[in-house]
Amino acid sequence: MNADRRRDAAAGDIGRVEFAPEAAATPGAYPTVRMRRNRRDAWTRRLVAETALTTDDLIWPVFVMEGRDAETPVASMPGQVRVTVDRLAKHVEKAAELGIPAVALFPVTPAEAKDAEGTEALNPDNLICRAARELKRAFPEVGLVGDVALDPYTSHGHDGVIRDTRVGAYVHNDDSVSVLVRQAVNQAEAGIDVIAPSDMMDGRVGAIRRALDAEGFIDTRIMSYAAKYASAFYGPFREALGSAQALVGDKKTYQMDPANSDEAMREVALDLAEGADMVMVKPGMPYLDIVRRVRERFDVPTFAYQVSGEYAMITAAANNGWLDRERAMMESLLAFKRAGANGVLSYFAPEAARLLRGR
Ligand SMILES: NCC(=O)CCC(=O)O
Ligand SMILES: [Mg+2]
Repeated sequence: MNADRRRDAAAGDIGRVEFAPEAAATPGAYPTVRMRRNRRDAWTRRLVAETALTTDDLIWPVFVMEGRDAETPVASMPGQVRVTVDRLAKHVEKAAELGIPAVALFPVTPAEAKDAEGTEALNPDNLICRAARELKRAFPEVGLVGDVALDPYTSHGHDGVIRDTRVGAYVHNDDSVSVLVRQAVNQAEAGIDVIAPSDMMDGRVGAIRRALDAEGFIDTRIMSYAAKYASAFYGPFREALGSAQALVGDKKTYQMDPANSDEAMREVALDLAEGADMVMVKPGMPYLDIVRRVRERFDVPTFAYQVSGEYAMITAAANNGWLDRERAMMESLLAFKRAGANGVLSYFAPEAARLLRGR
């Protein structure tokens, strides 16, 4: 083969070249290798896709509030609402019909029911317990995730109880764990299937596991918020729950520093050793590197929480006409799967499930 023909072959003029041993002998290089070949048609793109998002990957967080036959919009999360317990079944019906495996319940506790100790968390008739009983009755096949932390119930908005110590007022680890354990058992008794401690106290997973087992709840799962960061992206959630006004100070003495990644590996290792069945990274999109590391290191069911601020960002941009809502939503959810997550808690869950069903 002369130089001209080689040049033509390199330019892709295959009509004039029967065999180009030089090109074939250049492994892994252009023009033999053309990455665009597999992208050329929808059917090959489908064949070579490495990950997929399905409805089975979704958990939908839902806000419940006191009252009767009412629903109020969450201003900073357009499209999300708080619903009264009597409307909850209707609210969750579409998610159940779409086959979303589980919902996560969050209570809007009235200010008058809050106190410094988060006592309402232990009330067997609190919002979460009533919501759990109602949903178990209406949709026994839908998994119920119960958040365990005191922030929806405390007047100061912290996830645990505050004690005066020699270094000043502080969210006290072990006293908080004692309350969280009782909160977890209270939820399990009401029918919550998955206890999800989101408080970031040390040792709470083991303490909760022992308490659940002692009460006979041996199959109640624990999905620990193992690597939960002190993040600005929770802002809209606190508005939804009314805990934003309540919060005194910040949560940096128990939630993780966004600068840290190795520390997340230790947090996950500890929660697994204490008996967590599933672990979670939170927030989601800014922390996909953590999801990937957890997945690769531990090979355990790993979840991510696409938090309220992430929902708000995409929704606000879409409402301004700056982003295509559906495409940004689906791409963001798929990214969790690509990063290694088994599933995602997302306010987009029913919307995404509806789109997936249409495919
Ligand atoms: N423990 C649950 C949350 O804090 C949710 C945060 C969010 O969606 O911003
Ligand atoms: Mg921990």
